[in-house]
Amino acid sequence: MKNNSILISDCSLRDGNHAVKHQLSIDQIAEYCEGADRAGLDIIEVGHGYGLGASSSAFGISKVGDEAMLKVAREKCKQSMLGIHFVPGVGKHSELDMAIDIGVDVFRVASHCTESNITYRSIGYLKRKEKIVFGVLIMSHMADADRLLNEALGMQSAGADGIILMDSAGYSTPDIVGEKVSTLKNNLSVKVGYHAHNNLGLAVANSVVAAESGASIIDATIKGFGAGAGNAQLEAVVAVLERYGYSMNLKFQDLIDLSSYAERNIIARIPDIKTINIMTGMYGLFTGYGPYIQKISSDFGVNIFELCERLAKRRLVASQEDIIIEEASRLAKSTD
Ligand SMILES: C[C@H](O)CC(=O)C(=O)O
Repeated sequence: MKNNSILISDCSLRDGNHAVKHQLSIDQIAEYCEGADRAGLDIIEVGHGYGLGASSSAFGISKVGDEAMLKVAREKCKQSMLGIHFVPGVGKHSELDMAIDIGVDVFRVASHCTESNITYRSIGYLKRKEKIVFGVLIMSHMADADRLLNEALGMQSAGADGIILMDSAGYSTPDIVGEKVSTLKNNLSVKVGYHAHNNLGLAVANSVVAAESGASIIDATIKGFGAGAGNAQLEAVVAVLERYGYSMNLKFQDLIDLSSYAERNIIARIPDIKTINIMTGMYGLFTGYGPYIQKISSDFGVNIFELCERLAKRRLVASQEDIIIEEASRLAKSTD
């Protein structure tokens, strides 16, 4: 047994909310949290797919409001820590206060991977409230290892207890993961974590490489339930990490029961890798863009590959849907 232990952060009730257009019900959240707590999952992340305060016409209205979701999750998470995703500007500090009052344990404060300075104020605020805070770098394939390290150092100085790299487009290959995670691990004094997406079928492998490169927080979701092609499948990640000799606090039988519960009651469609997911993965486009790119390419009657290629050249980040319309319209005109 290796003496390093891994913290499993279960994002099923947050990233999975993308997969059901933020329509998880209060009963689904309550029952899932009960099972996840029983299985010994370290952190259970709950909320709208885009995080605290995101329910809106821009990001999608969630079935259940933040406060109700967090209250029921808090009641059911007896041992597990309760986590949230927070992007400053999407959510407000008044919403952080609400989450603090409800008793959220882990605050994951996120920004695009080159814009981490927008997180410093929230990280500092939460540390003064004595919360566990992870800085999260979204779309981490869009910056090289040195740039990610600089961004992570800034978050660490602001007070973050850990830094999570998100492979939001499912673009990264194991060599890239290894280089980026080990650069952070070797130069930071806080924990490093990894959040994989499965666009190219590499999410479990990438998570294991992240652990082998020094990550001690691994994000995963039950049955891979998450945006686009989904995330690293939690049950599989745990099985492989155990085989590699990592210690985790999990009860595997309860985890399998949780997986069956989720398949029967929560996951309308088990994630698979569709062509659009491969395209967003290949071109490094935010995985949540998939359905929108499909719709716009069909509305404008343009080739979806050409559209993805153009979008990749524009290096668009999350929440830049307008550029998809702009490029589709240009492409339509150029092929008239
Ligand atoms: C807001 C995004 O869904 C965060 C995430 O899970 C990712 O970028 O990946």
